[in-house]
Amino acid sequence: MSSTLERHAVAVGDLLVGDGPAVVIGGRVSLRAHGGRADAYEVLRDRVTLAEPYSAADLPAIAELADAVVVGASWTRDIPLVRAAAGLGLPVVVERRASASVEEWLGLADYCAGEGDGRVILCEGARGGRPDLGLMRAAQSISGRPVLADVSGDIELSAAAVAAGADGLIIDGPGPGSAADPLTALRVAEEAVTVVGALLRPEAPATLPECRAAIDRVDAALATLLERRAELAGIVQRIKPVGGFAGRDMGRERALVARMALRAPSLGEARLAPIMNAVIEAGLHLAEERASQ
Ligand SMILES: C=C(O[C@@H]1C=C(C(=O)O)C=C[C@H]1O)C(=O)O
Repeated sequence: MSSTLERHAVAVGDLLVGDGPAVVIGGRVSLRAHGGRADAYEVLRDRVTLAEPYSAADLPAIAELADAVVVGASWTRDIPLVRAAAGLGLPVVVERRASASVEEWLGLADYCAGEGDGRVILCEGARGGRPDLGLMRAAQSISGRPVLADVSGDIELSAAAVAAGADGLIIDGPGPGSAADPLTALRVAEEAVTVVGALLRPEAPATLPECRAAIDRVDAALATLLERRAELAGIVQRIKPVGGFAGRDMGRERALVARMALRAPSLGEARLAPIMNAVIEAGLHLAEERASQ
């Protein structure tokens, strides 16, 4: 079994899976949907990110036109096809068979790594099922391999999946439990990667573009929180006997800055105070503006 300490990030086309932000992959193409009756070159035609073969006959087209090959949940026991797919020279995405244990899943991943060049990604929740996020997390920490959560079956699990450490989300079109159309689903997944990722995903960007992209995600999360804070502060102004600037409570403001400084020790109270003053005043201005309308 792979090392518990080493993290193996894997590049899939332009996406780096397992390092940096979680990625969103908009669908995997399955040649199984055509039951071996379609020409794989015809089906793939345009380059695709993930492709799942129906048989070994599909593999040359996948090698040419896909960024990664999928060892699908429904045929993980078809060892000749698994071996051929793993040996293609592409990164291999190993889905968990519905009832497979973590050990069985990781065993198959190690087998694929050995048959190929070691670039293996795990995928949980495939085929419209609901991902078991605890299992996904265990597999990730035991193996050090990147993990994808297929949230097609319930797009609302996107945020939970990112929070549980998913290195990427797969959206495979609307699933049985999901009312979301593909574009909405993509937006929900991107939102989870941005906002939840900014709060909970550890990152150590090294280049200017990576740092700026990471800052953009933090700013997106900040803006979301600022908007929510302004709404709450607005409710307070309507509830208090005297609202707006006239009802300002400086003791409460100092106390909240002190509490925040415990979470932001590098900034500290002195730097946080003017920031929060601006935030609070923006909220009060908004509340007064709304009250006057
Ligand atoms: C929201 C309130 O009203 C004002 C705005 C505050 C804020 O935005 O946090 C804090 C204290 C008050 O000056 C409040 O009294 O809690």
